Amino acid sequence: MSINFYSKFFPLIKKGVASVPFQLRPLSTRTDLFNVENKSEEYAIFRLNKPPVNSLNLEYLNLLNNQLDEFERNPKLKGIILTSDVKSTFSAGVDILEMYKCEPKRLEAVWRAVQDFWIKLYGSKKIYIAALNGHVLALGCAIAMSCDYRIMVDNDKTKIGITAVLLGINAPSWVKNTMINTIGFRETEKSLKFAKIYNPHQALKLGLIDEIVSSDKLLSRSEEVMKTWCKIPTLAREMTKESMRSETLGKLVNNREVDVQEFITSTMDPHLQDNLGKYLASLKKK
Ligand SMILES: CCCCCCCCC/C=C/C(=O)SCCNC(=O)CCNC(=O)[C@H](O)C(C)(C)COP(=O)(O)OP(=O)(O)OC[C@H]1O[C@@H](n2cnc3c(N)ncnc32)[C@H](O)[C@@H]1OP(=O)(O)O
Repeated sequence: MSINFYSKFFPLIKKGVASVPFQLRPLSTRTDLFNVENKSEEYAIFRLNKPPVNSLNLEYLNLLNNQLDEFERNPKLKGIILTSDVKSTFSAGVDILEMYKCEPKRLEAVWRAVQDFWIKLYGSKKIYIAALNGHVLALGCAIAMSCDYRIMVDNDKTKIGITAVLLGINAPSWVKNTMINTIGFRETEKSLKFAKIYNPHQALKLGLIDEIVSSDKLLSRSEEVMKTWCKIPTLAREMTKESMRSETLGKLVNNREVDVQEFITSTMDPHLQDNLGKYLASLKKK
């Protein structure tokens, strides 16, 4: 079995990006959109910081993808705690403004960056712990589910889930598969079909998250878990992760173009655009 899990897929990621037939907007030079704190040689805390809700637009996805690459280039680094500095939100998913009244080429680049992000995160051999300080919605939920472990704040107002179907979106198969691998087929079917949103205690019961802690203990508990897992023999842990995830990962890696086309076609649909417009207006009205 190949132990070079990440690099096995990396050339494909590069190929995908390089094949975008137009110039992406230049990367943002802002460095305050996230923060990386190296707690030791073995693990780091990676904090998203794009108020108000850490929504993921193309430039931000590109920045985050670069940072995931940076982590992979560090052989001593065993794990990353992924969290957010934005009060009460981990991530609200893709920036809806990227999907509404969008230009197809930009939309294509956004979706390729989303695919890259998921492939890099889900396919990483490193330990990722999601420290969920606030709302975890749509792609934000897919990101959390792609980590190895999820710890969430004990706050009944905090929401986690995917409500794509309310907007007329059929969640992509890799999102479905990630959820199936987390909570099982039947619960995934109910969750996606009926646009279920859970509070932390409901999510814990379902297995969508692994632990609930008070907000003041979120990081200390995440570090405690990380330190325990850093002691597990690295090679065996990595090989186990690879063997558990490679089949799901391969389904997107070998099917990226179809996934891109499906996303573009469904997002450009006039009915979906209409829904997105109403949804955006309802968010702004609050
Ligand atoms: C459904 C498809 C699944 C698709 C699932 C399939 C997965 C793969 C494809 C992924 C697609 C996506 O992720 S699509 C993204 C779907 N995301 C969502 O539906 C989440 C929508 N957001 C929320 O529910 C809420 O904002 C929430 C996160 C709980 C925070 O609530 P709060 O009351 O704290 O804050 P709000 O007042 O609502 O929001 C603050 C501002 O942020 C803006 N804002 C909020 N979310 C935003 C977003 N995703 N993109 C852009 N802008 C957003 C609001 O318009 C406000 O703008 P101003 O009024 O101007 O300040």
